[in-house]
Amino acid sequence: MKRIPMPSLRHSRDTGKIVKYTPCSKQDLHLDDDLDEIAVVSNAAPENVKYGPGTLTANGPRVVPGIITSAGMDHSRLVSERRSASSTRLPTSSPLYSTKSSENLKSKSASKQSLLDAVSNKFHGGNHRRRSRESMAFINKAHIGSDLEISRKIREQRRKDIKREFEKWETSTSSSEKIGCNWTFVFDPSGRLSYYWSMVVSVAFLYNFWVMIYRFAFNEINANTIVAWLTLDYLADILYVLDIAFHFRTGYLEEGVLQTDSIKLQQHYMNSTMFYIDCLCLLPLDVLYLSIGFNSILRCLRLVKIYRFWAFLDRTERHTNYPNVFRTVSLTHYLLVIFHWNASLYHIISKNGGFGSRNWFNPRDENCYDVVCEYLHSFYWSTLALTTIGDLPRPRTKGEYLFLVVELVFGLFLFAAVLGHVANIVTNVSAARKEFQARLDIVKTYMRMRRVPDHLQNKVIRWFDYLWMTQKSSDEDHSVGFLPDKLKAEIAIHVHLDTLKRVEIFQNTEAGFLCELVLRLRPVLFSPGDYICRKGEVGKEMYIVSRGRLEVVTDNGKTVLATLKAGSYFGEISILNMGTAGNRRTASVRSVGYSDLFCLNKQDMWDVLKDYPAARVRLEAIAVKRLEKYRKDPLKKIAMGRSRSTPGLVESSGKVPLEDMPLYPREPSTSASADTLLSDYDSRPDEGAVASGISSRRTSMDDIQRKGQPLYERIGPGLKIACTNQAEASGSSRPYLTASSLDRQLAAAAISHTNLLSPLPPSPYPVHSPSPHTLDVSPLSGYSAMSSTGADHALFGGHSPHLLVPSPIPGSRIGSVSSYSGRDPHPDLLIAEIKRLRERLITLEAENASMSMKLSHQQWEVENRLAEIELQICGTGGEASPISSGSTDENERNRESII
Ligand SMILES: Nc1ncnc2c1ncn2[C@@H]1O[C@@H]2COP(=O)(O)O[C@H]2[C@H]1O
Repeated sequence: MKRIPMPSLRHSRDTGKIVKYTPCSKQDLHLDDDLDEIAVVSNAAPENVKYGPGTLTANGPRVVPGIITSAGMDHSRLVSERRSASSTRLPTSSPLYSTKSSENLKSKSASKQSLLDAVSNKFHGGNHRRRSRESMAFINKAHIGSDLEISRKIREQRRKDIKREFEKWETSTSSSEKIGCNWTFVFDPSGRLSYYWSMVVSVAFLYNFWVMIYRFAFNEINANTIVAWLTLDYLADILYVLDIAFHFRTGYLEEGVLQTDSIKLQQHYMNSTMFYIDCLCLLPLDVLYLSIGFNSILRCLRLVKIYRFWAFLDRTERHTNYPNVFRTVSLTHYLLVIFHWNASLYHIISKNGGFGSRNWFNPRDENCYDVVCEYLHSFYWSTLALTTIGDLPRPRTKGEYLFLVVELVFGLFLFAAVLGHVANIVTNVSAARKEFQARLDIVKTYMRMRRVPDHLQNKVIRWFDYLWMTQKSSDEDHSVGFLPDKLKAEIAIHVHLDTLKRVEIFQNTEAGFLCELVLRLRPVLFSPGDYICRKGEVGKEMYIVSRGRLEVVTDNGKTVLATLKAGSYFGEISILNMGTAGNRRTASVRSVGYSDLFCLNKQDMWDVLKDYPAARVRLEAIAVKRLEKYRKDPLKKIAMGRSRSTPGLVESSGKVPLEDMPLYPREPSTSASADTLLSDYDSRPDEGAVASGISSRRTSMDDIQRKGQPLYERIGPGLKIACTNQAEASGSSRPYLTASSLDRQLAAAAISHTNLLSPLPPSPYPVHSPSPHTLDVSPLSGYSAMSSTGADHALFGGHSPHLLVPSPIPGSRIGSVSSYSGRDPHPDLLIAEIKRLRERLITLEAENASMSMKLSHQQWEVENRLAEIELQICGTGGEASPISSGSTDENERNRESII
């Protein structure tokens, strides 16, 4: 026996119609091969169950009443068979095991094999036959040898299967669906079909709304018009009836889910007020035509259907792209209807003798006697009265006065309402313009008050002009601010995703990553000549060009290094801390004309990258490549120059003041000569290890290690703990020493330098390894510079080896060294100082090498870890990275590259 499938359910989004199909017959059921049998026991009480005659066949009764079989098959035999074989007694009160059926079954047990064969042939196909045969063989065995015990386990398993399939059957077929062939439609109340249908019903309502009163007042049904009017009337009534049918098949939301069960739909509609209103609308009062003759007012109940018309208007207003046009049309229509009804009322009164003086009510031209003329006259009078324009015939009787006063008061309110509506519509039409103008005025007033130069004021006004011309909102976030996040996300994806996809770095990245980014993009508009970023600034955003042209320029702003167009991006180097200058801009970028850019905040970028480590690796790789590309062009020299000329590249946060830094100086413990070491460094290409990416850095470190450079513990807070631990581990109790002033400052410089390499605490991510010439930093005012000597020059390969140290401490050697330059000091002193300095430098460089090795080791570990994580991500489908802890990310964000 096979599983009965769930009825297929299709929801047509376009039309709002849900089509539900229930198979026409049991034979139509798409049967599944998983199940051996389904025996569904009726819930009916035994006394209510009729045990009909059943159709006896050669193989026994075909139908055992009281048992519903999934496909009209009789499986009770199987159950009965099991029952007989089972030691468990089933309650005999159950209709399933009624004596009669049991006897029948028992008597026909010999024919079980053929019956099961038939069932099997009919319903089971292919590989399922095997199972059925096993099942039959099993039953046969059980039957042939009554002593043969059926394994309890198997029986239980089968019982469970039956129960499970029974439950599936129960859930998959509602009572209505079991009846048979059902092609049913369920209309989605928010779908388009529903809308169109409400439009049709509204037309029927409007027909009644306009025609009924007109007929009653001016031109009642007569022999000439009877066919036309009755046809139209009953056509409208048919539409009303169909509307009731439509409501029976209109879904509704139950706990937020569209309910499609037909019985529930019926119940829902019939329990609603709408049902009664719809029935009331169709109350056939027109049968009274037969007794009182044609009187259209008998159809007045049809007007109750106005609720459908209002619903239609509401929905149209919500959905239309021209709400103000719609509102105007709607208002005009209401006005005309009111005039129409008022005209009809006026005519009815005048027709029936008015309030005593016919002339006041009907002072029309004598030539105007046909119905149309009468109608127009009344409509004119009605318009005059309701718009309070006046010029009405003067009333003479009390009734006329009263009537006119009521008319005028009503007209006054109507007029006020109309004015209010019109004002609203006009306000809405110009709301955007007004808001824009208000903002501009505020800015203008501010600029005037603050005496902003004229050219800047002009620039601002031109910026507003552009904004208005391009129909852009200056505050797009605000426009959709009140929407729920999910909707905002969808809008953002729709608006920005295309732009994002065009950007090389975001191509082939995970969709989730893009979606996250898209939500954080902020549109910004720049005017001609605006600098979006300037070289040397701390990079806090990256930009994607949506429209416009920008130029990447050098410091002086004259040399154009590259031109960026729509789809280009820039500013990524510094926010990824990839540049030679760490988080500093490597170039300036200027807008040529007006440029629409999307701005992506550094913090946001890192927040997203935290969850997408694979994307991060990719992004960094691209950035490194791009950086290398830049470096091949003229920017290379400029960027390098800038990195030398920009001290203070390192953010000082987290760093220990130089004076407070404990020193742990050590002597070189290796025989390798410092000169060899330095000349080694010197021979390295200038920019090779500085900024050409991780690989070149790693090479430089490898070189150092290969050459057996002396390794020292790092002095400084970065690895202070590591040093301490090491000292403790080796049993060393050597305390931190306080260095002499020069030592301290030199060491501090080294610390400062090494801090660049790895912010605290050590990051689990790959960090940039140091390069010897990164000590090459220009002096600035307020800093002492140690002049280079010939020897130093040799050491630093021609570059001026300035060490960046703090302002001279009174009495310190640095101060004295500086002062030598102006006072021609004693050569011996100078030589001694130089010697000392060189020694110090050698020590520092050696320590630097040590640090490099440690960093290299860390980098290796981190890469390993990253690889593991990527593997995990592949395995788990992109679960959040476990390494993404807040502090680590912060460190990563603030990580500096080597200077
Ligand atoms: N030569 C170049 N060609 C194109 N773009 C560049 C060039 N140099 C720098 N940039 C971009 O200009 C940006 C300036 O800020 P960033 O250093 O953060 O990132 C830089 C790069 O994105």
